[in-house]
Amino acid sequence: MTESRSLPNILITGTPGVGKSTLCQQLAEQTNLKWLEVGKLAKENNCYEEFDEVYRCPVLHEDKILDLMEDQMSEGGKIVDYHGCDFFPERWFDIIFVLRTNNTALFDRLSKRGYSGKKLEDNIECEIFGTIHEEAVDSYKEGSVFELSSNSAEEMEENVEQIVKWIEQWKQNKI
Ligand SMILES: Nc1ncnc2c1ncn2[C@@H]1O[C@H](COP(=O)(O)OP(=O)(O)O)[C@@H](O)[C@H]1O
Repeated sequence: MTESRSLPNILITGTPGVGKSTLCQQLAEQTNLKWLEVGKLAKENNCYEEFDEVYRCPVLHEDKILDLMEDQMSEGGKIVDYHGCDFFPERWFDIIFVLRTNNTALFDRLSKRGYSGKKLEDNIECEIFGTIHEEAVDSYKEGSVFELSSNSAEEMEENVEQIVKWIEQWKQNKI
């Protein structure tokens, strides 16, 4: 499948608040890859199956969203942004980045977003335990999952730079 893509597909994942959207927006501006926000796509196309009363949010209909994304992913050149990763097909991605943030910074960011109580605590715990990183390592090829520290604006800048370089390298290797 990779053979048929002229541009790579990248997955940016991590706990809510680690900086996925901020990073993806900058990558989309600096490269010719397209940012696919899974949460936004799901909302626009009503890809939900139920409402989670504890987290006060709808639950993603995974099969529906996968069907919706399949053609775009086959084209290549997509940056996918989602706070989970075990339900995407492994073949979709050339590389997976898991953003990580320390709990003090994450607590501030999520509180500002209006998270509180169990929702806030569970997300902080998810980050402390490295749950999404573990999910990524369990779901994708060895050597294709990388953690990036996302605690400060400087680190954000470094991460953008590093991924832009990786994309350039991928294109070079393709020629
Ligand atoms: N590396 C970072 N350093 C400082 N602030 C950040 C960083 N990454 C994200 N933020 C801030 O944290 C908040 C959440 O970022 P966002 O990109 O929406 O995270 P996510 O998409 O992972 O939920 C935003 O206000 C953003 O400006």
